[in-house]
Amino acid sequence: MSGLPVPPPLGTAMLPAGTFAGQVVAVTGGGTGLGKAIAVEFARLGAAVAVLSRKPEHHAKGVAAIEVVGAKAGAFAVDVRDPEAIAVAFDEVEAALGPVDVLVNNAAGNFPQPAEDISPRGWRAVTDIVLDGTFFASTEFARRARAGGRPGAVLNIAATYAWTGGPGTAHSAAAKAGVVNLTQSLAVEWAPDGIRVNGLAPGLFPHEDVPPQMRADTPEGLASLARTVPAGRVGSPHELGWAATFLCSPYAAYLTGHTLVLDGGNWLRRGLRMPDFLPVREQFPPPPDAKDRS
Ligand SMILES: CCCCC/C=C/C(=O)SCCNC(=O)CCNC(=O)[C@H](O)C(C)(C)COP(=O)(O)OP(=O)(O)OC[C@H]1O[C@@H](n2cnc3c(N)ncnc32)[C@H](O)[C@@H]1OP(=O)(O)O
Ligand SMILES: NC(=O)C1=CN([C@@H]2O[C@H](COP(=O)(O)OP(=O)(O)OC[C@H]3O[C@@H](n4cnc5c(N)ncnc54)[C@H](OP(=O)(O)O)[C@@H]3O)[C@@H](O)[C@H]2O)C=CC1
Repeated sequence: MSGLPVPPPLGTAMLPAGTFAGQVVAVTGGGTGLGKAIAVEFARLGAAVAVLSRKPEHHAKGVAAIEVVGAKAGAFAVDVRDPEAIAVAFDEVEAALGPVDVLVNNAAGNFPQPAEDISPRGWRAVTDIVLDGTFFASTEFARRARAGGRPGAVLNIAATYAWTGGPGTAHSAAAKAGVVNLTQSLAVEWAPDGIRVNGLAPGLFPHEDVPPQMRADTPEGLASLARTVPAGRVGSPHELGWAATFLCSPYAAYLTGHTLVLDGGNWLRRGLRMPDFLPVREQFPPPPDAKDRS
């Protein structure tokens, strides 16, 4: 055995068919990568799914992937940094699909860079999308659910470096740490209203949609990433779909305020003896086309 077993293939059901039948699930950033995989798993289980993000080309990708599994889909233009635009998008989702039962805060921005090189606008872009965007969308969701007397579930996508920090991720890690903390505060505040709030922290899930510095484009690159994980492999996006749907399902009715780590043991591998330390500028050299910000 050279690691943990591989998961069942994409399309294998974990929860009973129809677990989310009649429900509307909104996924921010649901048109690409992991958000798309999560959106598809909800769709497979009977939900109508709304993709909320900025770019029309991502809307089209998300809607196509959801419709392929036979579910109702819609895409709605929104920048999660803008609370008024979020309110408008929720109005549009309600008109097209119905009130939102489950919100997945998955949208994120990120680019690996040494902390002192991150410009103020770069810092704000990442932290505004990740932390402020999660707060704005969650509170809009909760106000509407409470006004309608509806229960609901919020799922916040974090990252394992929320707890550890890490080189090249000062902005993203700080924002994700805020998201984990916010998950706990909102879970306590909203439990009396029947709204559960949980988190899901992925480890390494490379895919074609992340920017070049964050993915592995060759079999060798992928194998080298896999060797860094105790499980001996990187994650498959559909595994996140299973975890996400479980956390938002009635089978997790007593589970709130928790952030589940899905990373093949990667964040726990640290010991007193480690491979040679690599300074941040060697881990993340600027790409050849990098803008000179000096
Ligand atoms: C397998 C490994 C996985 C690793 C873990 C992954 C975790 C993730 O979170 S993956 C998610 C990654 N996905 C994305 O980032 C997609 C969306 N990204 C974006 O939209 C942009 O990258 C954004 C975050 C910068 C936001 O875009 P926008 O608001 O349109 O911002 P601007 O383009 O106007 O830029 C604002 C500011 O940020 C600077 N900047 C942008 N990109 C970079 C970069 N690659 N490196 C350095 N700085 C960057 C940009 O220059 C602007 O600053 P100023 O120049 O000072 O104006
Ligand atoms: N891939 C990985 O290994 C890891 C990913 N994660 C987390 O998983 C989640 C998904 O990431 P992943 O799929 O990999 O990355 P992607 O880059 O594929 O997805 C990011 C999504 O966020 C959307 N988005 C970005 N900015 C905004 C904005 N201002 N308003 C609305 N939507 C926005 C984008 O859509 P659009 O451009 O259309 O707006 C895009 O669909 C993120 O929260 C990420 O931090 C965490 C750890 C590891």
